[in-house]
Amino acid sequence: MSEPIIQLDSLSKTYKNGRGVHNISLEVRRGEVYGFFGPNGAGKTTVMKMLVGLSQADTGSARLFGYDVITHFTQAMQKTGVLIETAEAFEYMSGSANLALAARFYPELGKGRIDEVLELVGLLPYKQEKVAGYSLGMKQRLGLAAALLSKPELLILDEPTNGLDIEGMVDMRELMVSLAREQGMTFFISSHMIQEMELMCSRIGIIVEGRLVREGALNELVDGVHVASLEQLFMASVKQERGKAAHVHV
Ligand SMILES: Nc1ncnc2c1ncn2[C@@H]1O[C@H](COP(=O)(O)OP(=O)(O)OP(=O)(O)O)[C@@H](O)[C@H]1O
Repeated sequence: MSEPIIQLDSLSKTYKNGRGVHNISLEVRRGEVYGFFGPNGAGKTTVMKMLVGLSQADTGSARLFGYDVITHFTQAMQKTGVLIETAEAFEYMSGSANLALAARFYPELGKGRIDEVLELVGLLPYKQEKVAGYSLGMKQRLGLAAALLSKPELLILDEPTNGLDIEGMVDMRELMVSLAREQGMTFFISSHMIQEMELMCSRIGIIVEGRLVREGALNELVDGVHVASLEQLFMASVKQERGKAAHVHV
């Protein structure tokens, strides 16, 4: 079996308002496309921020490539590309100039790398245009291009197809699957779109109300509980977890 790239061990965080995530443990191995799936407000972004050291857990740990993201941040993030929430870019600069700015952090990259990533995400024809004129989908692609710049081995993407039209979604999905297959890249992708996850991911974790309620290979998850689809499994998991939460509150 290939080595673990992401290891979350009993990760918990509670915000002041009492919401947050509880006891999240999971592993993602090299070359997997892992779908982190849950409804709005379930806790996906909270987990992803802890995963990349943007926020600190109350208890538990997050390791990337075997390194703790808090105590060994540089090593953990060295081969990791990240796109969390909508990509930020300087609107008054072109797509290409934005990437040139980001590329300053990676002096080892060759001159052609910017065009290479722009080509990968389908933005090469628009590289001289100002980002202010880009659509939301184009900005999302530019964010992915920036995340790919350093030739990462792991990509952590929060809702990467957000704001894309159908064609954009298919393109983005195919790009991610091909990067995983051909370059052995590992992906951790959050989404609340079930069809997306089914088409793209080899393993899935379902998070509801801050708890990881199901986890495993896509086919095992569905077969194991005798449901016809991931959608059915998801709805059953949400009902079950919300039922439990209601029980606790009364
Ligand atoms: N900084 C914060 N302070 C207080 N509560 C927060 C904070 N950030 C998130 N929350 C709450 O924690 C819960 C999880 O939020 P999170 O953004 O992680 O969910 P999500 O699954 O990413 O949702 P979405 O799909 O809508 O982006 C929600 O109830 C949210 O309101």
